Amino acid sequence: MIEFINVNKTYTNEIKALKQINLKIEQGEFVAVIGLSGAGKSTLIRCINRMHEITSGQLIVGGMDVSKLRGKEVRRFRRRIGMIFQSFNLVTRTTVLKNVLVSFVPDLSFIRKLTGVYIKEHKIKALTALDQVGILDKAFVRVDQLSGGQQQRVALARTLSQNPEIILADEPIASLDPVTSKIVMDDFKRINKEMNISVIMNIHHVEIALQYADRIIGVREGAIVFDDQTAKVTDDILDYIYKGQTEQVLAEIAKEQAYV
Ligand SMILES: Nc1ncnc2c1ncn2[C@@H]1O[C@H](COP(=O)(O)OP(=O)(O)OP(=O)(O)O)[C@@H](O)[C@H]1O
Repeated sequence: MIEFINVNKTYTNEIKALKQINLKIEQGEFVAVIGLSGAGKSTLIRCINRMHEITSGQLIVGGMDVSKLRGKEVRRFRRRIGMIFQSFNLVTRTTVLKNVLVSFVPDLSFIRKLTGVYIKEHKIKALTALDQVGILDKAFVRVDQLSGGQQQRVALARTLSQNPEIILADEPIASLDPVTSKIVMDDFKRINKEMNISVIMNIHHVEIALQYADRIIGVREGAIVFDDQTAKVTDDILDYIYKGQTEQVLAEIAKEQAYV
């Protein structure tokens, strides 16, 4: 379980990105975090694996107080939590398999790290993960020869090879076309349901969030303004979560015009 207790996050520039967040996410939930740009969605997600440090409050993941972890404990903890980014974060000039195997580097002996020779068990785990996302046949293909959707599946396989309990996904389909987005979202859903891995996703496509997630968390100006089952989301609720969007767009247009 993930639990936020009165969590606040203020960046060094004084921006209060999270304000008094209280939240519980049970193992196996599929949660979409929605809201305007700058609302605090990424910050919320990235605090869970300590990519960002919280300023106050408590964040408990799997019974552990995340802020109290030190050094090796943080690294061990992070390996239980997969992270998927919009930009895939792959080494494109090498093969799919090597990109997945990279996740085992911390487990290798010094010599194996130097020589890049992985043990059989790691290779089996990597190939199994590629099979789980349907791209086993691409194992020896260079990543730069794959489509965006296939590359995101490689990133997903790399995460899966670590047997994570939780996958945090920060805008995973933002750079994909609608058809490919659907394939990747279907992967997330399948992994979530079949492997009981919690998925917490920051997503701009509201209609896709409503289609795939079991639960929607609406964030506005650093606060949670909606948190319930997806079926409870109405147009009025969406208006409320995205309140101020028109003003924001107008302000951006005015700012751009000022430069012209
Ligand atoms: N590293 C940082 N340093 C300072 N301020 C930051 C940093 N990261 C985010 N912020 C600010 O914190 C607030 C929340 O940002 P965050 O990226 O969490 O929003 P978001 O809802 O994910 O936005 P988007 O959808 O555009 O990615 C914004 O005002 C942003 O400018």
